[in-house]
Amino acid sequence: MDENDIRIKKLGGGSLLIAWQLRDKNVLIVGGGEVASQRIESILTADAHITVLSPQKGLHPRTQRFIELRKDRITYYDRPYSGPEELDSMDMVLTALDDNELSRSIVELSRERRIPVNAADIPDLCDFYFGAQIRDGPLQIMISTNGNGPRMASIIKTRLQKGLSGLEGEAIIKVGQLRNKLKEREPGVGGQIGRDRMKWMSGLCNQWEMEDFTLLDEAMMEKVLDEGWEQDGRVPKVEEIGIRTSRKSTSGSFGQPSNYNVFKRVENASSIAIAPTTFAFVAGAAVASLVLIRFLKR
Ligand SMILES: C[C@@]1(CC(=O)O)c2cc3[nH]c(cc4nc(cc5[nH]c(cc(n2)[C@H]1CCC(=O)O)[C@@](C)(CC(=O)O)[C@@H]5CCC(=O)O)C(CC(=O)O)=C4CCC(=O)O)c(CCC(=O)O)c3CC(=O)O
Ligand SMILES: NC(=O)C1=CN([C@@H]2O[C@H](COP(=O)(O)OP(=O)(O)OC[C@H]3O[C@@H](n4cnc5c(N)ncnc54)[C@H](O)[C@@H]3O)[C@@H](O)[C@H]2O)C=CC1
Repeated sequence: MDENDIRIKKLGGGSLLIAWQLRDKNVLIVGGGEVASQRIESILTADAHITVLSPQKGLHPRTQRFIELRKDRITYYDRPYSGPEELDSMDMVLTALDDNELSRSIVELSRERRIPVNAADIPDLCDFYFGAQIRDGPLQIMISTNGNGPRMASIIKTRLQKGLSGLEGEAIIKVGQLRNKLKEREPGVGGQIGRDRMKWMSGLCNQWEMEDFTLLDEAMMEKVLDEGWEQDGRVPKVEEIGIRTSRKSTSGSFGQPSNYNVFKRVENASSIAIAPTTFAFVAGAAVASLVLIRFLKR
């Protein structure tokens, strides 16, 4: 048994980290306090429709503000939760209540209906947890301690934020546009064409700096494809594209020979090593996790 076999044998004890697509789905939030206001913000970010149930007097000012400003997405009822019919047509249920018994009963009813549910006050009964979030455009980083220490998640978030340049979101947007252009030029799903596109995109992402991507405009993107993809999949240098970066060093693509060819370079590389990098960009989002019990990084 090698090291990887041992790792596989030990897999478990964490939770699934996914970027859940909630666009236009219906989410019920029972409660309107501070925690509910945080839930509303997270769910609005995901473009879902939200129903909030809470007597007016229990609304946190932030919840109040969300309800006023986002009538397009939030339906608010100034009344207590009335019973199981509130769950009809819901795709997700969240409770943020100061009433543990009610929270528990809503969880049970949701589970009977197979609706994913989170109760802010009963971790053991949650189908999923919220986490601390770092967002920059399509970049989404969630820090989860898997229920062990929410405040620790918040502290680690602050540390990670300091390690980011602030260019990542813009760079990922540009990479997404370039990938779309590549797919327009070279359509087709899967097979050799898919593998070639992935190799080329991975090579480009590996060799260019974040800043280089942020400086790409439409014409430059076409040039990257002309001078790179169309030339046996080489990775063009940033100077060839006319990008003027602020960096002085000869790092990144400056260090590569001009005929550097990604297809050749990765021919012998393990596809397992390439796929995760690629998929992070396929999604247009990066989700990093810190499950403190067992993993520091996946
Ligand atoms: C299980 C989970 C369920 C869920 O809500 O999904 C849950 C449960 C509970 N939290 C409680 C307390 C606190 N929660 C926070 C803060 C956050 N809590 C968040 C998530 C989660 N909280 C899920 C697990 C996530 C994980 O483990 O990683 C964050 C990350 C995201 C978010 O809420 O959106 C957000 C930080 C966001 C940010 O800063 O970016 C703070 C600190 C603060 O407010 O600054 C405190 C006080 C200090 C402390 O306890 O650490 C209590 C009451 C405990 C008690 O009564 O003693 C319970 C219930 C219990 O544990 O029984
Ligand atoms: N997951 C997390 O991040 C955290 C979770 N918590 C837990 O989350 C829960 C909520 O916390 P807060 O928002 O600070 O509490 P809060 O007391 O500010 O809010 C409670 C809300 O529930 C509403 N409510 C009460 N009975 C209701 C009913 N029958 N129907 C509809 N709405 C009803 C109230 O109007 C109020 O809006 C608490 O149980 C707390 O233990 C607390 C801190 C962090």
